[in-house]
Amino acid sequence: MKVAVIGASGYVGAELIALLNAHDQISVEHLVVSEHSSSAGMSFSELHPKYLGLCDLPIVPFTNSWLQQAAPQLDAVFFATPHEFSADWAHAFIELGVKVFDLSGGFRLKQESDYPEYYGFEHQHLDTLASAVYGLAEWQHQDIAQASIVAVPGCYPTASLLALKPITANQLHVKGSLIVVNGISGVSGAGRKALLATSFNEVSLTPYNILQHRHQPEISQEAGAQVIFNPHLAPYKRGLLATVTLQLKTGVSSEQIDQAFIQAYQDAPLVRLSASWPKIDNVAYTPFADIHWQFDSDKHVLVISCAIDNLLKGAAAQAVQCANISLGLASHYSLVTPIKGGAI
Ligand SMILES: NC(=O)C1=CN([C@@H]2O[C@H](COP(=O)(O)OP(=O)(O)OC[C@H]3O[C@@H](n4cnc5c(N)ncnc54)[C@H](OP(=O)(O)O)[C@@H]3O)[C@@H](O)[C@H]2O)C=CC1
Ligand SMILES: CC(=O)N[C@@H](CCC(=O)OP(=O)(O)O)C(=O)O
Repeated sequence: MKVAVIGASGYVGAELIALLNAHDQISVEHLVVSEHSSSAGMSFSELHPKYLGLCDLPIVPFTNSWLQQAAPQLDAVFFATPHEFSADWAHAFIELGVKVFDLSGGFRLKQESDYPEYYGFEHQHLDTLASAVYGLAEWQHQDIAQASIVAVPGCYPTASLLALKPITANQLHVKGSLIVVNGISGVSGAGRKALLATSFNEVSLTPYNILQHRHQPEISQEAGAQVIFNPHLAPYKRGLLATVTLQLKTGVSSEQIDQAFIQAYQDAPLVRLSASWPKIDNVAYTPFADIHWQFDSDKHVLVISCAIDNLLKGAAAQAVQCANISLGLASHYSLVTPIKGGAI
C-alpha cells in the first residue's frame, strides 16, 4: 500500500509516520504539511531528530499541483490535520481512487448539523460524510474493510467506547438513564502548536469544555445512548483515562457483565482486560487499551475504566489498525512489539 501522510509535522502525524515506516506492507511515499508551513522543505528527521536514520523523507507543502501529480500514484492517504482541512479535501482523493483514513473529526459525526454546533464550520461534502465509516477497529471490522473513507475515532471516544460498548451493545444498561463519562488527557492531546493554555507552567488538573465538548455527540452516536462527557486536562505528556458510570437493568449479573467484555475482546489483542484498575503508565507509548470494571449488584451501578495512549490507540495506532483491516491483515499487524524500558 503506497501512502501519503498529511499533517506530518504534528504530534499524531509523527507517531503515524513512525508506525507506517516500520510496517512491511506499507510504503510511505510523501510527507505533507500545509501550504505555508514552517516545516516545508525540512526532512522528517530534521524536524524530529529521534528518527534520524530511520525516516529522512522530505516534508512537502500541500498544493493543488502536488495533489494532481502525487495522488494518482497512491493507494491511501492519512489526514492528521485540522478537522476542516480533511473535511474539505478528502473527496478529492476518493475521486482519484485513493482510500482516505482521516484521523481528525472531519467525518465522524453522522448528523450534519453537529458540525456547525460542535466544530464551528458547515460541512461542504455531505455525500462523502454519508459514506464515511467510523473506524473503532475492534467494533467496525467489516465496515472498515470495505470503506473508501474511514473516520478514525477521537482519543476520548476510543477509550470511552471500548469501555461502554460491551454494555450498550448487549443492552445491559437502563435505557435513558444517566451515563457519565469522565475523561482525563495529557497535554499532547491538544496538539503541537504553542498555546498559553497548554504551556507547561499553566497546566493544572482541570475540567474544560464541560457540556460542550465535540466528543460528547461522537460518544453518544457510537454508543447508541446519550452520555454526559466531562473532559479534564492533566499536567503530563501522554495518556488518557476514561471512567464511565452507568445504571444497569435489575437482574443483570456480574457473570453477564464479565461475559460481555470477554466476548467483545477475546480476539482483540490490543484490548487488555486487566485484573486491577488501569494506569496511564502501563499504556503510554504502547498501542494497548487496558480495561477494568467494578459492579455494585445492590445498586445496579457499574463503573468501567479504560486507559490508552491518546496519540497511539487514540489516533495513530488505531489508524494503522484500520489500514491493516483494509489490507486483509490482522488489525494488530506490525503494532505489537516488545515493550521497551522494563518494569518502570
Ligand atoms: N493529539 C491527539 O491526542 C489527537 C489528535 N487527533 C486529531 O488529529 C489531528 C492532528 O492532531 P495533532 O497532531 O495533535 O495536531 P498538531 O497541531 O500537532 O498537528 C497538526 C498538523 O496539521 C498540519 N496542518 C495545520 N493546518 C493545516 C492545513 N491547513 N493544511 C494541511 N495541514 C495543516 C500541521 O502542519 P503545519 O502547521 O506545519 O502545516 C500539523 O502537521 C487533529 O485533527 C486532531 O484533532 C485525534 C486523536 C488524538
Ligand atoms: C487535551 C486536549 O485538548 N484534547 C483534545 C482532544 C484530542 C482528540 O482526540 O482529538 P480530535 O477529536 O480532535 O481528533 C481536545 O479536547 O480537543
